[in-house]
Amino acid sequence: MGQTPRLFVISGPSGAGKGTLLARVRKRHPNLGLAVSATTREPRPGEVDGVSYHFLDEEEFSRRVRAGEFLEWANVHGHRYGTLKGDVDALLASGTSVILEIDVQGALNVLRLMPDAVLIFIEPPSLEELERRLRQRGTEDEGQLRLRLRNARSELELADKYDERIVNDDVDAASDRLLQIIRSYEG
Ligand SMILES: Nc1nc2c(ncn2[C@@H]2O[C@H](COP(=O)(O)OP(=O)(O)O)[C@@H](O)[C@H]2O)c(=O)[nH]1
Ligand SMILES: Nc1ncnc2c1ncn2[C@@H]1O[C@H](COP(=O)(O)OP(=O)(O)O)[C@@H](O)[C@H]1O
Repeated sequence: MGQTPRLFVISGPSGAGKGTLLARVRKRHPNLGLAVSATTREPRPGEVDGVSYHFLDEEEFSRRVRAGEFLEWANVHGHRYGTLKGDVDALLASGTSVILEIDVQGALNVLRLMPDAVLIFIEPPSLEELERRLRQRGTEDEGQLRLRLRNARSELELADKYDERIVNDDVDAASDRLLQIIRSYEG
């Protein structure tokens, strides 16, 4: 309806609130296509294969890498994650904007391949609050939690490479801002 479909890439440290903000924004903008990534990590309770992620074993992930099925893939927090080219192409061809929720390495790779992509970084208000949120989510064991907090520092250093940054302090304000940014690029 007069809008230009765009490719949006959302990144941010584990626990910053990417999933929370995307779920809220998609309710208010149902035309946004979310590409489902593939991963070798184990599903969390409640995650559905093919909806949250395509959960693949190492062998199947490697087979798809060799078959050239990934637009990009990266090692993140000790597991492999990748964007399936076919999914992104199909969504873009259907004329809707597409969102990829991927890590900083993936985002910069996508930008090289698709220079019109809009990169949006979600920041936590502080590292202390990030830890509190990750602990409260309760989906990671202590080792994974420590690894994710360690990686958060280097991820935050790349935030200035993004077109837009949102501090997810108040969840309503942050989701309003994310929707506003998306609408502004769609024109
Ligand atoms: N490069 C890349 N990163 C991904 C992809 N899918 C997810 N990620 C990233 O992998 C990281 C871990 O994701 P996940 O295990 O779901 O944990 P969460 O960030 O705590 O929700 C996050 O930074 C995701 O954005 C992908 O297809 N490619
Ligand atoms: N603005 C916020 N204030 C307080 N808690 C939040 C906020 N945004 C998200 N959370 C909570 O923090 C945890 C991590 O959020 P999540 O969306 O899973 O992060 P990510 O997808 O970036 O790893 C979840 O338990 C979520 O409910």
